Amino acid sequence: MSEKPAEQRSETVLDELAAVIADRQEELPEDSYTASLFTHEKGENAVLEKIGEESTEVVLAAKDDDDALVAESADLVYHLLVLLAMKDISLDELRAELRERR
Ligand SMILES: N=c1c2ncn([C@@H]3O[C@H](COP(=O)(O)OP(=O)(O)OP(=O)(O)O)[C@@H](O)[C@H]3O)c2ncn1[C@@H]1O[C@H](COP(=O)(O)O)[C@@H](O)[C@H]1O
Repeated sequence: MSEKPAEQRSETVLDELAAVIADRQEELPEDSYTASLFTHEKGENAVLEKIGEESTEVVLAAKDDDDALVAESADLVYHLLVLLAMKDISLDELRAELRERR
């Protein structure tokens, strides 16, 4: 059985996204939405509020729109990765937690 190409493996895209988020956190480019979350006047509450909003959007989409559910889930995962970066928690720590539950 052949392995999926790298760009189709979910762990790879999550690692790549986490790496981009880490770059934005370090470099804080002015035109970056991600950077704006790290520098927001509300502090971490900005991303916490987004996680609350995106969670609600996931729940609503789950009721009747699978395409929207995928899109809203991606928004939620992205904002969760930003929060983990803010807290200096790596994707490996999340993976370890999930593995422990198997
Ligand atoms: N995955 C994402 C991603 N998902 C969602 N979002 C942003 O999250 C926001 C979601 O907010 P909403 O759904 O409420 O939509 P909105 O009304 O436009 O947002 P607000 O005005 O309420 O902030 C939008 O601005 C989206 O653009 C993301 N922004 C960035 N990324 C990734 O981060 C990388 C770096 O992006 P920049 O930081 O913009 O360079 C990108 O290449 C992407 O891979």
